[in-house]
Amino acid sequence: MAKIDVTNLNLCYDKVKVLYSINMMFTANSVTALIGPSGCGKTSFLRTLNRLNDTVPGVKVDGTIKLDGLNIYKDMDEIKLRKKVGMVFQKPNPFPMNIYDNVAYGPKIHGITNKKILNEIVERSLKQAFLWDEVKDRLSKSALSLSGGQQQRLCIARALAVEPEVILMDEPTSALDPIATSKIEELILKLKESYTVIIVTHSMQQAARISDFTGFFLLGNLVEYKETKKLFKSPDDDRTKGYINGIFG
Ligand SMILES: Nc1ncnc2c1ncn2[C@@H]1O[C@H](COP(=O)(O)OP(=O)(O)OP(=O)(O)O)[C@@H](O)[C@H]1O
Repeated sequence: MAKIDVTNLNLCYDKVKVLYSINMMFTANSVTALIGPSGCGKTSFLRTLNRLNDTVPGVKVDGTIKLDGLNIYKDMDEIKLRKKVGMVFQKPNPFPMNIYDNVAYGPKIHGITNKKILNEIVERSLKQAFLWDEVKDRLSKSALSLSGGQQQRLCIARALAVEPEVILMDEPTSALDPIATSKIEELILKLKESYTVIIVTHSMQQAARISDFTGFFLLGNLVEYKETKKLFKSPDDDRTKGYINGIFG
């Protein structure tokens, strides 16, 4: 069964339509890249998967999104959904608090107060995000003292701390240098062993390096969606061909 199944998804902001009848299925333990030129709707689409768009005034979403067979708009509340579907944003956005508290924040919100359990969660999440060795001796220091790449891995650790099943990433490396980028890419490849990862990226090289499936969006339409190797090697649609060959976008 699909981990996430999207059927006939349309999205409007104040009557301006930005997504047109998107049908897309995401398999568990895979990385899917969403690519396409600026403004084609990738982020809007990603944000519907954990209902982040609900907070935008004037937004209208119709169609069906199912997570493990349950309709995310009808069968679960946002809190339960966002525990299962975590998000990492383009710009690292650690909370202005220490490293430990950044990671413990989510579990505390979900009612965990036992210090020993919180310690275990913080250590496990930082290890999963390959950050533990770099920060274990300064957990009480401000998260804002970390480098950009470390901050982004901290944000990933924060997302992992509530044990999600799906991780959405919106251009998670666009603010990072090549070394920090390659660390995050390695991490994403490791994460797919346990999670379903969906990543918006402007880098076709990145999509080719880390994803199993790629969807190409254009003007709010999903033009082509298939295995990454096939999409880059033998795209069916001329618009995909044009985009990956740099003719537009
Ligand atoms: N909150 C909003 N209110 C109104 N319009 C919006 C809002 N967010 C996005 N849009 C519009 O929706 C369209 C799709 O934007 P979106 O950010 O989803 O595209 P994108 O493919 O992720 O772009 P980029 O690659 O530049 O981040 C754009 O025309 C954008 O201006």
